[in-house]
Amino acid sequence: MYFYGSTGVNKNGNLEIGGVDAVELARQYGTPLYVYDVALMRERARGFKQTFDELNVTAQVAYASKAFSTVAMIQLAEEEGLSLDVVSGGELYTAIVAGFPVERIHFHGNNKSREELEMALDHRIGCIVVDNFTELELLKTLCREKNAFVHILLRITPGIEAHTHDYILTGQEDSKFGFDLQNGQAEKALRIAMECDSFDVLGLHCHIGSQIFETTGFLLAAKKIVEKLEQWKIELSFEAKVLNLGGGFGIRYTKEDEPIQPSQYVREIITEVKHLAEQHSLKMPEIWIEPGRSLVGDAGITLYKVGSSKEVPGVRKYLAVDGGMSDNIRPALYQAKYEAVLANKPLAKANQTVSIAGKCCESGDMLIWDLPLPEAGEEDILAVFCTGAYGYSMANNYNRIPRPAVVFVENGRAALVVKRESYEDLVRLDLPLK
Ligand SMILES: Cc1ncc(COP(=O)(O)O)c(C=O)c1O
Ligand SMILES: N[C@@H](CCCC[NH3+])C(=O)O
Repeated sequence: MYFYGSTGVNKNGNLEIGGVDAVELARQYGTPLYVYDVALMRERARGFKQTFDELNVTAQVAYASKAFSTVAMIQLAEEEGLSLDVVSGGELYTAIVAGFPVERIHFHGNNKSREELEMALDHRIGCIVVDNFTELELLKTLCREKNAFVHILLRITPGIEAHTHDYILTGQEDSKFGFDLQNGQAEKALRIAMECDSFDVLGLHCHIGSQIFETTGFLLAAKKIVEKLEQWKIELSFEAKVLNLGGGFGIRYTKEDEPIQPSQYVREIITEVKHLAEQHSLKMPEIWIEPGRSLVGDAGITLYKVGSSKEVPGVRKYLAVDGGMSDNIRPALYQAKYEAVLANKPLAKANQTVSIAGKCCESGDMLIWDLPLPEAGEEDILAVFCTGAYGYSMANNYNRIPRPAVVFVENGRAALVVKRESYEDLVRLDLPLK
């Protein structure tokens, strides 16, 4: 079994996360429960930042809060000196409530509403990543109305096919995101933006996709962008101060995954951009990145209680847990794979293969197919690894299942950072028929 960060086995033979017994956590806070290893999130954040420092490059590492946005998480990102990528009014609101420094917030989204843009302008956030012509015009109008000035990046699609699941690809030409770099849209957007007194066009943004295991796509995107920047320097006297190459750095969910180290992504990208900038006689821009998954993914573990089981003779054994696609939709949505152990006997020899079913009324609500596990039954605690990114943030109330609580653990201490939803919470916004 492969353990991450400060996860291991304690003297009671139980799974331990951040120095806290996972079985005790399940008992105290109930299940399902998202548990985060805070030390590991700090280590990941420092890893990215340190690599930029070592390479002597001015940078911003913006945590893509869509991966996991809660007040405590945003405050942790602030403690670690990260910047913040938000993608909706709700994520921006969470950041504001968390007291995150507004000048380090970057606002994304392919359909920002008037209200969301107004909120961003009113809070004077650091940067708006403009995605399309509609937004460009709307932002111009709002800046004029409010006599506001804003730093912007233009999101471009470089026409890169990264090797990942189709649903999490974003840099290809046929994408709902960004201005196309090849067909003249990006240049047209830049011309419009440069003419507007309310904007400081800092540079360009591109994000080629998510859960990417190699640097080829990033390097190719950087090359296409820098070539364009050279042309724009000559033709438009535009010099980018910032190049944001997005997030998407892959992590290890199962033994089949072999991502490179976060530092290696950064090193290779920087080396290439430095080389390209020199080659094309451009000043080295500030490099911004936006990791989400690689900051929080492997720091999260979900604890479930095992419930019913069903044997289909000669076919398979199903073991059901007290959560499922309502707290982790990734297996249903992307056929995502996970590893798991029994938290109350993590080292026991696996003597059977079981498939872990969720409790939702949906055949596709399967968390893990064909998992080797020791004898397991009611009341055992199943710990599913690597659920820190896009687990809680994509959780839902399908079948009116309340969303689980979230606990942060560090140095032997546990802190509840999101309460478990109650049945009262579920009907809180409902109004009676009359
Ligand atoms: C624009 C943008 N930035 C950053 C991210 C974060 O991606 P990841 O969590 O894979 O690092 C995403 C999600 O794919 C994104 O769309
Ligand atoms: N939510 C996705 C990634 C999409 C990221 C946002 N562009 C996942 O769970 O892998």
